[in-house]
Amino acid sequence: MSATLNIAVAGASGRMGHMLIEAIAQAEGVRLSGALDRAGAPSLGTDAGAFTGKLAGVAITSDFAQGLADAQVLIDFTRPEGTLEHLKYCAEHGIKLVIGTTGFDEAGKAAIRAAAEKTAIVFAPNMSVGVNVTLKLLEVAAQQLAHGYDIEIIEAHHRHKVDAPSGTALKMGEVVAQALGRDLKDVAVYGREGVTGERDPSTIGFATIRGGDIVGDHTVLFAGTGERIEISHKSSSRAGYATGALRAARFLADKPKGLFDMQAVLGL
Ligand SMILES: NC(=O)C1=CN([C@@H]2O[C@H](COP(=O)(O)OP(=O)(O)OC[C@H]3O[C@@H](n4cnc5c(N)ncnc54)[C@H](OP(=O)(O)O)[C@@H]3O)[C@@H](O)[C@H]2O)C=CC1
Ligand SMILES: O=C(O)C1=N[C@H](C(=O)O)C[C@H](O)C1
Repeated sequence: MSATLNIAVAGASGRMGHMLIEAIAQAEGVRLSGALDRAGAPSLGTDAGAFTGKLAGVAITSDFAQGLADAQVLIDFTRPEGTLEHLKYCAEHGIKLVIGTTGFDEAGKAAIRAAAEKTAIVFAPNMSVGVNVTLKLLEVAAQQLAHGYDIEIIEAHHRHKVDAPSGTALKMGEVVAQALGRDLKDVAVYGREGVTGERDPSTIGFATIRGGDIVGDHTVLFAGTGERIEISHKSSSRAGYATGALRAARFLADKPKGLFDMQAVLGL
């Protein structure tokens, strides 16, 4: 029988933090060993499982030494500035990381790559199986629709989301651009206003919708002459992200170091 994997959760009182704590409580072979939240958060000192009505026996803390004392893996869905602090501590202490946080700048991504030389990390803007299969479909579609089709990426999320476009939309843009032999940095158009001129066929456009409790919708539109192809993924629950994050944590168990994405975790 394999040993239990000790997992700590950062952002323990956030939307994803709650999903993860529930998923860990229900999963075999894993246990919640610690729960972190930012300094000053109202949840500090409370039991991480209290919101479920069943105590987890783990108090939420902002003290890394306490929250990560027994952790083999930290699952982090917070904000880039929080993740980068956790990353430093985990790399120094040999704790593996599953990073779901989005909105990193280039320096943040470089820090994650550097930390992966010391510890094992899964870093992915979307942990759901469906989105990662969609990325594969997009690769094929972009190769086959390389000429004569204008590509636009439309995403919609809840009113609380702070970064735009979503990490998933950006990843979809990267996958499509790569399949077309383009660099997303050169061809991305983030919103349009005023007299924009005609559309440049080499561009990939992004449109962002924010409202209500939309969990996460992504569509890549290939608009040709006389036809349109739309490849869409819609999340109606955050459970799939949490299940994916647990798969990623288990995947890391025997990896001493290195940077992995969800394609690697899922064997896609
Ligand atoms: N990869 C994936 O599959 C998915 C990724 N995400 C991404 O995960 C992140 C979190 O999303 P969500 O759970 O909805 O967000 P929430 O705002 O609900 O939760 C974020 C949590 O992180 C805490 N936090 C905020 N700032 C810091 C900091 N500087 N240091 C430590 N902790 C901090 C928050 O505390 P407080 O509330 O007190 O500020 C809160 O507990 C986002 O970047 C989102 O895009 C989301 C879903 C799926
Ligand atoms: O903030 C969210 O909610 C989500 N964020 C991720 C992203 O930015 O792509 C993943 C998912 O879409 C939900």
